[in-house]
Amino acid sequence: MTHLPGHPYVHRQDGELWIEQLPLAALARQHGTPLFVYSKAAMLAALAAYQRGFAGRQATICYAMKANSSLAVLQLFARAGCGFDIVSGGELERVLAAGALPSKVIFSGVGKTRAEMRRALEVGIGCFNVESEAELEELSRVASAAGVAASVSIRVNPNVDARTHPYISTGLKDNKFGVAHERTLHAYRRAVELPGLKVVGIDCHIGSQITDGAPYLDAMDRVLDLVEAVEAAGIPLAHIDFGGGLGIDYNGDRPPAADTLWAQLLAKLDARGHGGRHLMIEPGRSLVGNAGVCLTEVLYLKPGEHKNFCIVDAAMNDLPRPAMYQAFHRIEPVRPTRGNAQRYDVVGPVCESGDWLGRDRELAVRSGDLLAVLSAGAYCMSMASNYNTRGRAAEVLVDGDRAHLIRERETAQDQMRMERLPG
Ligand SMILES: Cc1ncc(COP(=O)(O)O)c(C=O)c1O
Ligand SMILES: N[C@@H](CCCC[NH3+])C(=O)O
Repeated sequence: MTHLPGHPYVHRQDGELWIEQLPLAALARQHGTPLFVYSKAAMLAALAAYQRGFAGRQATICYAMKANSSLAVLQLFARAGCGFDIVSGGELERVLAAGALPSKVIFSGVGKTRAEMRRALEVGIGCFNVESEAELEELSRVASAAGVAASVSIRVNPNVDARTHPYISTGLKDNKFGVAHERTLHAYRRAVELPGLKVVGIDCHIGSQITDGAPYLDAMDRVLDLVEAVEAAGIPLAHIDFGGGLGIDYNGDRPPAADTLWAQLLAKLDARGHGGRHLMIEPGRSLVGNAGVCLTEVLYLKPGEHKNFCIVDAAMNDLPRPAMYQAFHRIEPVRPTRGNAQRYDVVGPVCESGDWLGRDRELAVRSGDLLAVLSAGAYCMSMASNYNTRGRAAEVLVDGDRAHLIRERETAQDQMRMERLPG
Protein backbone atom coordinates (compact mmCIF):
# COMPACT_ATOMS: atom_id res chain seq x y z
CA MET A 1 0.00 0.00 0.00
CA THR A 2 1.49 3.39 -0.97
CA HIS A 3 0.16 6.76 0.10
CA LEU A 4 -0.12 9.57 -2.38
CA PRO A 5 2.06 12.62 -1.69
CA GLY A 6 0.25 15.07 0.57
CA HIS A 7 -2.82 12.83 0.82
CA PRO A 8 -2.56 10.70 3.95
CA TYR A 9 -5.97 9.10 3.33
CA VAL A 10 -5.56 8.29 -0.37
CA HIS A 11 -3.49 5.25 -1.21
CA ARG A 12 -2.76 2.78 -3.97
CA GLN A 13 -3.42 -0.88 -3.35
CA ASP A 14 -2.74 -3.44 -6.12
CA GLY A 15 -2.61 -0.54 -8.57
CA GLU A 16 -6.07 0.80 -7.59
CA LEU A 17 -6.61 4.16 -5.89
CA TRP A 18 -8.51 4.10 -2.62
CA ILE A 19 -9.74 6.80 -0.28
CA GLU A 20 -9.96 5.62 3.30
CA GLN A 21 -11.51 2.14 2.95
CA LEU A 22 -13.20 2.59 -0.41
CA PRO A 23 -11.95 2.16 -3.98
CA LEU A 24 -12.42 5.39 -5.93
CA ALA A 25 -13.45 3.49 -9.08
CA ALA A 26 -16.51 2.11 -7.26
CA LEU A 27 -17.56 5.61 -6.20
CA ALA A 28 -17.25 6.86 -9.78
CA ARG A 29 -19.31 3.89 -11.01
CA GLN A 30 -22.02 4.58 -8.45
CA HIS A 31 -22.22 8.36 -8.70
CA GLY A 32 -20.83 9.19 -12.14
CA THR A 33 -18.16 11.74 -13.02
CA PRO A 34 -17.00 14.42 -12.54
CA LEU A 35 -17.23 13.65 -8.85
CA PHE A 36 -15.60 15.29 -5.86
CA VAL A 37 -14.71 12.84 -3.10
CA TYR A 38 -13.61 14.01 0.34
CA SER A 39 -12.13 12.09 3.25
CA LYS A 40 -13.65 12.95 6.61
CA ALA A 41 -10.63 11.51 8.43
CA ALA A 42 -8.26 13.73 6.41
CA MET A 43 -10.21 16.86 7.35
CA LEU A 44 -10.30 15.91 11.02
CA ALA A 45 -6.59 15.05 10.98
CA ALA A 46 -5.78 18.46 9.46
CA LEU A 47 -7.86 20.14 12.16
CA ALA A 48 -6.17 18.05 14.85
CA ALA A 49 -2.77 19.41 13.76
CA TYR A 50 -3.99 22.94 14.52
CA GLN A 51 -5.61 21.82 17.77
CA ARG A 52 -2.30 20.21 18.85
CA GLY A 53 -0.52 23.44 17.94
CA PHE A 54 -2.82 25.40 20.26
CA ALA A 55 -2.99 22.90 23.13
CA GLY A 56 -3.11 24.73 26.43
CA ARG A 57 -3.88 28.09 24.77
CA GLN A 58 -7.06 30.05 24.58
CA ALA A 59 -7.64 29.79 20.84
CA THR A 60 -10.49 29.67 18.33
CA ILE A 61 -10.03 28.04 14.95
CA CYS A 62 -12.41 29.72 12.51
CA TYR A 63 -12.57 27.62 9.35
CA ALA A 64 -12.44 29.93 6.30
CA MET A 65 -15.42 28.36 4.60
CA LYS A 66 -14.76 29.89 1.20
CA ALA A 67 -12.30 27.02 0.68
CA ASN A 68 -15.07 24.44 0.69
CA SER A 69 -18.55 25.52 1.64
CA SER A 70 -20.34 22.19 1.37
CA LEU A 71 -22.93 21.96 4.18
CA ALA A 72 -21.61 18.56 5.20
CA VAL A 73 -18.08 19.92 5.55
CA LEU A 74 -19.36 22.88 7.57
CA GLN A 75 -21.32 20.56 9.84
CA LEU A 76 -18.23 18.42 10.36
CA PHE A 77 -16.18 21.41 11.50
CA ALA A 78 -19.02 22.88 13.57
CA ARG A 79 -19.36 19.57 15.44
CA ALA A 80 -15.60 19.52 15.97
CA GLY A 81 -15.90 22.85 17.78
CA CYS A 82 -14.73 25.22 15.05
CA GLY A 83 -15.85 28.75 14.48
CA PHE A 84 -16.11 30.09 10.94
CA ASP A 85 -14.64 32.92 8.92
CA ILE A 86 -17.27 34.12 6.45
CA VAL A 87 -17.18 36.74 3.69
CA SER A 88 -20.80 37.12 2.57
CA GLY A 89 -24.40 36.94 3.66
CA GLY A 90 -24.69 33.73 1.66
CA GLU A 91 -21.87 32.15 3.65
CA LEU A 92 -23.57 33.29 6.85
CA GLU A 93 -26.80 31.48 5.92
CA ARG A 94 -24.86 28.34 5.06
CA VAL A 95 -22.95 28.18 8.37
CA LEU A 96 -26.15 28.77 10.30
CA ALA A 97 -27.87 25.99 8.33
CA ALA A 98 -24.94 23.70 9.18
CA GLY A 99 -25.34 24.34 12.90
CA ALA A 100 -22.57 26.86 13.61
CA LEU A 101 -22.72 28.89 16.80
CA PRO A 102 -23.23 32.50 15.62
CA SER A 103 -20.98 33.73 18.43
CA LYS A 104 -18.09 31.82 16.81
CA VAL A 105 -18.59 33.41 13.39
CA ILE A 106 -16.32 36.22 12.22
CA PHE A 107 -17.12 38.26 9.14
CA SER A 108 -14.25 39.32 6.85
CA GLY A 109 -14.36 40.97 3.43
CA VAL A 110 -13.86 44.43 1.95
CA GLY A 111 -17.39 44.95 0.67
CA LYS A 112 -19.95 44.06 3.32
CA THR A 113 -23.36 45.49 2.42
CA ARG A 114 -25.76 47.12 4.87
CA ALA A 115 -28.14 44.17 4.50
CA GLU A 116 -25.32 41.74 5.32
CA MET A 117 -24.33 43.79 8.36
CA ARG A 118 -27.94 43.90 9.59
CA ARG A 119 -28.39 40.15 9.25
CA ALA A 120 -25.08 39.40 10.95
CA LEU A 121 -26.05 41.67 13.85
CA GLU A 122 -29.49 40.11 14.05
CA VAL A 123 -28.09 36.60 14.50
CA GLY A 124 -25.34 37.84 16.82
CA ILE A 125 -22.07 36.97 15.11
CA GLY A 126 -18.88 37.08 17.17
CA CYS A 127 -17.01 39.81 15.33
CA PHE A 128 -16.80 41.93 12.21
CA ASN A 129 -13.29 42.01 10.73
CA VAL A 130 -13.49 45.57 9.41
CA GLU A 131 -11.39 46.28 6.32
CA SER A 132 -11.64 50.06 5.88
CA GLU A 133 -12.41 53.26 7.73
CA ALA A 134 -15.49 53.78 5.53
CA GLU A 135 -16.79 50.35 6.55
CA LEU A 136 -16.29 51.26 10.21
CA GLU A 137 -18.50 54.33 9.79
CA GLU A 138 -21.17 52.32 7.96
CA LEU A 139 -21.18 49.54 10.55
CA SER A 140 -21.55 52.14 13.29
CA ARG A 141 -24.64 53.56 11.53
CA VAL A 142 -26.20 50.15 10.91
CA ALA A 143 -25.58 48.88 14.46
CA SER A 144 -26.81 52.14 16.04
CA ALA A 145 -29.99 52.01 13.97
CA ALA A 146 -30.53 48.43 15.13
CA GLY A 147 -29.89 49.46 18.73
CA VAL A 148 -27.03 46.99 19.23
CA ALA A 149 -23.25 47.11 19.55
CA ALA A 150 -21.22 45.44 16.80
CA SER A 151 -18.04 43.73 17.99
CA VAL A 152 -15.19 44.81 15.76
CA SER A 153 -11.66 43.90 14.93
CA ILE A 154 -9.69 45.93 12.42
CA ARG A 155 -7.91 44.01 9.69
CA VAL A 156 -4.42 45.37 9.35
CA ASN A 157 -2.66 45.30 6.03
CA PRO A 158 0.87 44.75 7.34
CA ASN A 159 2.59 45.23 3.96
CA VAL A 160 4.29 41.84 4.14
CA ASP A 161 5.04 39.74 1.07
CA ALA A 162 3.56 36.26 1.51
CA ARG A 163 5.60 35.06 -1.51
CA THR A 164 2.69 33.37 -3.19
CA HIS A 165 0.77 33.80 -6.45
CA PRO A 166 -0.01 37.54 -6.92
CA TYR A 167 -3.78 36.85 -7.14
CA ILE A 168 -3.81 35.23 -3.70
CA SER A 169 -1.44 37.59 -1.93
CA THR A 170 -3.44 39.91 0.32
CA GLY A 171 -1.05 41.55 2.77
CA LEU A 172 0.76 44.01 0.52
CA LYS A 173 0.08 47.73 0.28
CA ASP A 174 -1.10 47.29 -3.30
CA ASN A 175 -3.76 44.76 -2.26
CA LYS A 176 -7.30 45.92 -1.56
CA PHE A 177 -7.44 44.20 1.82
CA GLY A 178 -7.29 45.66 5.31
CA VAL A 179 -6.43 49.06 6.74
CA ALA A 180 -2.91 50.29 6.01
CA HIS A 181 -0.57 49.62 8.91
CA GLU A 182 0.11 53.32 9.39
CA ARG A 183 -3.64 54.19 9.49
CA THR A 184 -4.61 51.45 11.92
CA LEU A 185 -4.12 53.34 15.19
CA HIS A 186 -6.17 56.20 13.78
CA ALA A 187 -8.94 53.73 12.82
CA TYR A 188 -9.02 52.31 16.36
CA ARG A 189 -9.28 55.81 17.84
CA ARG A 190 -12.22 56.45 15.55
CA ALA A 191 -13.81 53.07 16.40
CA VAL A 192 -13.96 53.89 20.11
CA GLU A 193 -15.52 57.29 19.39
CA LEU A 194 -18.26 55.93 17.16
CA PRO A 195 -21.58 54.75 18.58
CA GLY A 196 -22.69 51.15 18.08
CA LEU A 197 -19.19 49.66 18.02
CA LYS A 198 -17.30 47.62 20.57
CA VAL A 199 -13.62 47.04 19.86
CA VAL A 200 -12.67 43.44 20.64
CA GLY A 201 -9.64 42.55 18.55
CA ILE A 202 -7.21 42.96 15.71
CA ASP A 203 -6.68 40.73 12.68
CA CYS A 204 -4.57 40.22 9.60
CA HIS A 205 -4.38 37.76 6.73
CA ILE A 206 -1.45 38.02 4.37
CA GLY A 207 -2.33 35.57 1.61
CA SER A 208 -2.96 32.00 0.68
CA GLN A 209 -0.88 28.91 -0.23
CA ILE A 210 1.98 30.21 1.91
CA THR A 211 4.71 27.59 2.14
CA ASP A 212 7.21 29.43 4.29
CA GLY A 213 6.87 30.47 7.94
CA ALA A 214 8.94 33.67 7.57
CA PRO A 215 6.17 35.97 6.25
CA TYR A 216 3.93 34.91 9.15
CA LEU A 217 6.64 35.80 11.63
CA ASP A 218 7.14 39.19 9.96
CA ALA A 219 3.41 39.88 9.95
CA MET A 220 3.13 38.83 13.58
CA ASP A 221 5.82 41.32 14.56
CA ARG A 222 4.05 44.11 12.74
CA VAL A 223 0.67 43.23 14.25
CA LEU A 224 2.14 43.03 17.75
CA ASP A 225 3.73 46.47 17.28
CA LEU A 226 0.23 47.74 16.60
CA VAL A 227 -1.35 45.86 19.49
CA GLU A 228 1.11 47.60 21.77
CA ALA A 229 0.45 51.01 20.22
CA VAL A 230 -3.34 50.58 20.34
CA GLU A 231 -3.29 49.44 23.96
CA ALA A 232 -0.91 52.26 24.88
CA ALA A 233 -3.63 54.56 23.54
CA GLY A 234 -5.99 53.03 26.12
CA ILE A 235 -7.89 50.68 23.79
CA PRO A 236 -7.74 47.08 25.02
CA LEU A 237 -7.75 44.26 22.46
CA ALA A 238 -9.17 40.99 23.74
CA HIS A 239 -8.12 38.85 20.78
CA ILE A 240 -5.53 38.69 18.02
CA ASP A 241 -6.48 36.92 14.80
CA PHE A 242 -3.62 35.89 12.52
CA GLY A 243 -5.76 34.82 9.55
CA GLY A 244 -5.21 31.71 7.47
CA GLY A 245 -3.07 31.02 4.46
CA LEU A 246 -1.00 27.96 5.27
CA GLY A 247 -0.27 26.10 2.04
CA ILE A 248 -0.54 22.44 1.08
CA ASP A 249 1.53 20.05 -1.01
CA TYR A 250 0.31 20.36 -4.61
CA ASN A 251 3.53 19.53 -6.38
CA GLY A 252 6.27 18.79 -3.89
CA ASP A 253 5.54 22.00 -1.95
CA ARG A 254 6.80 21.67 1.57
CA PRO A 255 4.78 23.96 3.82
CA PRO A 256 5.42 23.60 7.54
CA ALA A 257 2.96 21.39 9.42
CA ALA A 258 0.32 23.46 11.21
CA ASP A 259 1.55 22.45 14.66
CA THR A 260 5.20 23.18 13.78
CA LEU A 261 4.34 26.60 12.37
CA TRP A 262 2.27 27.45 15.42
CA ALA A 263 4.99 26.32 17.81
CA GLN A 264 7.26 28.93 16.16
CA LEU A 265 4.61 31.63 16.12
CA LEU A 266 3.62 31.00 19.72
CA ALA A 267 7.27 31.16 20.79
CA LYS A 268 7.45 34.64 19.29
CA LEU A 269 4.16 35.62 20.88
CA ASP A 270 5.42 34.44 24.26
CA ALA A 271 8.76 36.18 23.78
CA ARG A 272 6.93 39.45 23.22
CA GLY A 273 4.70 38.90 26.24
CA HIS A 274 1.43 38.26 24.38
CA GLY A 275 1.18 34.50 24.89
CA GLY A 276 -1.80 34.70 27.24
CA ARG A 277 -4.13 36.36 24.79
CA HIS A 278 -7.12 34.85 23.07
CA LEU A 279 -5.86 33.79 19.64
CA MET A 280 -7.91 33.28 16.55
CA ILE A 281 -6.93 31.87 13.17
CA GLU A 282 -8.78 31.43 9.88
CA PRO A 283 -7.38 28.42 8.00
CA GLY A 284 -9.17 27.26 4.87
CA ARG A 285 -7.10 25.37 2.30
CA SER A 286 -4.90 23.56 4.84
CA LEU A 287 -7.98 21.97 6.48
CA VAL A 288 -9.61 20.62 3.33
CA GLY A 289 -7.35 20.90 0.25
CA ASN A 290 -5.64 17.53 0.42
CA ALA A 291 -8.71 15.81 1.82
CA GLY A 292 -10.34 15.80 -1.61
CA VAL A 293 -9.94 14.48 -5.13
CA CYS A 294 -11.92 15.08 -8.29
CA LEU A 295 -12.68 11.97 -10.35
CA THR A 296 -13.03 12.41 -14.07
CA GLU A 297 -13.42 10.07 -17.03
CA VAL A 298 -11.29 10.19 -20.16
CA LEU A 299 -13.66 10.92 -23.03
CA TYR A 300 -11.32 11.09 -26.02
CA LEU A 301 -7.64 10.99 -26.85
CA LYS A 302 -6.68 13.41 -29.57
CA PRO A 303 -3.14 13.07 -30.85
CA GLY A 304 -1.73 16.14 -32.55
CA GLU A 305 1.34 17.31 -34.38
CA HIS A 306 2.54 19.45 -31.49
CA LYS A 307 0.47 18.23 -28.59
CA ASN A 308 -1.62 15.29 -27.56
CA PHE A 309 -4.85 16.09 -25.79
CA CYS A 310 -6.53 13.93 -23.21
CA ILE A 311 -10.10 15.20 -23.13
CA VAL A 312 -11.85 14.48 -19.84
CA ASP A 313 -15.34 15.16 -18.53
CA ALA A 314 -14.23 17.61 -15.80
CA ALA A 315 -13.46 21.15 -16.86
CA MET A 316 -12.48 24.64 -15.77
CA ASN A 317 -16.02 25.21 -14.51
CA ASP A 318 -15.54 22.34 -12.03
CA LEU A 319 -11.93 22.99 -11.14
CA PRO A 320 -10.96 26.54 -12.06
CA ARG A 321 -7.57 26.79 -10.32
CA PRO A 322 -5.38 25.81 -13.31
CA ALA A 323 -7.21 28.27 -15.61
CA MET A 324 -7.20 31.05 -13.01
CA TYR A 325 -3.75 30.75 -11.43
CA GLN A 326 -1.92 28.31 -13.72
CA ALA A 327 -2.10 26.10 -10.64
CA PHE A 328 -0.65 22.60 -10.66
CA HIS A 329 -2.78 19.67 -9.50
CA ARG A 330 -1.36 16.14 -9.67
CA ILE A 331 -3.35 13.85 -11.94
CA GLU A 332 -3.32 10.10 -11.25
CA PRO A 333 -4.90 7.14 -13.01
CA VAL A 334 -7.51 5.55 -10.74
CA ARG A 335 -6.94 1.97 -11.99
CA PRO A 336 -3.77 0.12 -12.97
CA THR A 337 -2.58 1.47 -16.31
CA ARG A 338 -1.77 -0.45 -19.49
CA GLY A 339 0.30 0.45 -22.52
CA ASN A 340 2.91 3.11 -23.06
CA ALA A 341 2.69 6.49 -21.41
CA GLN A 342 2.47 9.53 -23.63
CA ARG A 343 2.61 13.20 -22.90
CA TYR A 344 -0.80 14.88 -22.82
CA ASP A 345 -2.45 18.15 -22.00
CA VAL A 346 -5.44 17.12 -19.89
CA VAL A 347 -8.30 19.37 -20.97
CA GLY A 348 -12.04 19.66 -20.41
CA PRO A 349 -15.00 20.06 -22.76
CA VAL A 350 -15.48 23.83 -22.16
CA CYS A 351 -15.10 26.11 -25.19
CA GLU A 352 -12.04 27.99 -23.97
CA SER A 353 -8.38 27.33 -24.67
CA GLY A 354 -7.80 28.12 -21.01
CA ASP A 355 -9.81 25.04 -20.10
CA TRP A 356 -7.03 22.76 -18.97
CA LEU A 357 -6.48 20.74 -15.80
CA GLY A 358 -2.89 19.68 -16.38
CA ARG A 359 -0.22 20.30 -18.98
CA ASP A 360 2.41 17.94 -20.35
CA ARG A 361 1.45 15.00 -18.18
CA GLU A 362 2.85 11.52 -18.78
CA LEU A 363 -0.14 9.21 -18.82
CA ALA A 364 -0.91 5.74 -20.09
CA VAL A 365 -4.62 6.14 -20.69
CA ARG A 366 -7.46 5.08 -22.96
CA SER A 367 -10.90 6.44 -23.47
CA GLY A 368 -13.14 5.35 -20.58
CA ASP A 369 -10.31 5.37 -18.02
CA LEU A 370 -10.73 7.27 -14.79
CA LEU A 371 -8.34 9.94 -13.58
CA ALA A 372 -8.13 11.52 -10.14
CA VAL A 373 -7.20 15.19 -9.94
CA LEU A 374 -5.58 15.54 -6.55
CA SER A 375 -5.65 18.36 -3.97
CA ALA A 376 -9.21 19.14 -5.04
CA GLY A 377 -10.76 19.69 -1.61
CA ALA A 378 -10.18 23.46 -1.51
CA TYR A 379 -11.19 26.23 -3.91
CA CYS A 380 -12.49 23.80 -6.53
CA MET A 381 -16.16 23.02 -5.90
CA SER A 382 -16.51 26.33 -4.03
CA MET A 383 -15.35 28.20 -7.14
CA ALA A 384 -17.24 26.01 -9.62
CA SER A 385 -19.59 27.65 -12.08
CA ASN A 386 -22.23 26.70 -14.63
CA TYR A 387 -20.28 28.02 -17.58
CA ASN A 388 -21.31 26.33 -20.84
CA THR A 389 -24.47 25.38 -18.91
CA ARG A 390 -22.62 22.54 -17.29
CA GLY A 391 -24.15 21.27 -14.07
CA ARG A 392 -22.04 21.41 -10.96
CA ALA A 393 -20.51 18.05 -10.05
CA ALA A 394 -21.75 15.76 -7.29
CA GLU A 395 -19.86 15.45 -3.99
CA VAL A 396 -19.30 12.46 -1.72
CA LEU A 397 -17.93 12.42 1.82
CA VAL A 398 -16.18 9.19 2.77
CA ASP A 399 -16.09 8.07 6.37
CA GLY A 400 -14.14 4.82 6.72
CA ASP A 401 -15.98 2.27 4.59
CA ARG A 402 -19.08 4.43 4.11
CA ALA A 403 -19.73 7.03 1.44
CA HIS A 404 -22.35 9.74 1.84
CA LEU A 405 -23.62 11.58 -1.20
CA ILE A 406 -23.52 15.13 0.18
CA ARG A 407 -24.49 16.96 -2.99
CA GLU A 408 -26.33 15.68 -6.01
CA ARG A 409 -25.21 16.43 -9.52
CA GLU A 410 -26.87 19.62 -10.72
CA THR A 411 -29.15 19.34 -13.73
CA ALA A 412 -30.05 21.89 -16.40
CA GLN A 413 -33.52 22.02 -14.78
CA ASP A 414 -31.93 22.97 -11.44
CA GLN A 415 -30.13 25.81 -13.18
CA MET A 416 -33.23 27.08 -14.98
CA ARG A 417 -35.37 27.13 -11.83
CA MET A 418 -34.43 30.71 -10.97
CA GLU A 419 -35.21 32.12 -14.41
CA ARG A 420 -38.41 33.61 -15.80
CA LEU A 421 -39.41 34.17 -19.41
CA PRO A 422 -40.72 37.72 -19.77
CA GLY A 423 -43.66 36.99 -22.09
C1 LIG B 1 -9.67 36.90 5.35
C2 LIG B 1 -9.27 35.52 4.98
N1 LIG B 1 -9.14 34.62 5.97
C3 LIG B 1 -8.80 33.34 5.69
C4 LIG B 1 -8.57 32.92 4.41
C5 LIG B 1 -8.21 31.49 4.20
O1 LIG B 1 -7.05 31.31 3.53
P1 LIG B 1 -6.47 29.87 3.27
O2 LIG B 1 -7.48 29.08 2.56
O3 LIG B 1 -5.29 30.13 2.45
O4 LIG B 1 -6.12 29.28 4.59
C6 LIG B 1 -8.67 33.83 3.36
C7 LIG B 1 -8.33 33.46 1.97
O5 LIG B 1 -7.20 33.68 1.56
C8 LIG B 1 -9.05 35.16 3.65
O6 LIG B 1 -9.20 36.05 2.67
N1 LIG C 1 -9.03 30.85 -4.75
C1 LIG C 1 -7.64 30.83 -4.36
C2 LIG C 1 -7.45 31.14 -2.91
C3 LIG C 1 -8.09 32.42 -2.54
C4 LIG C 1 -7.93 32.73 -1.13
C5 LIG C 1 -8.97 33.69 -0.69
N2 LIG C 1 -8.49 34.92 -0.12
C6 LIG C 1 -7.02 29.52 -4.75
O1 LIG C 1 -7.68 28.70 -5.31
O2 LIG C 1 -5.87 29.27 -4.54
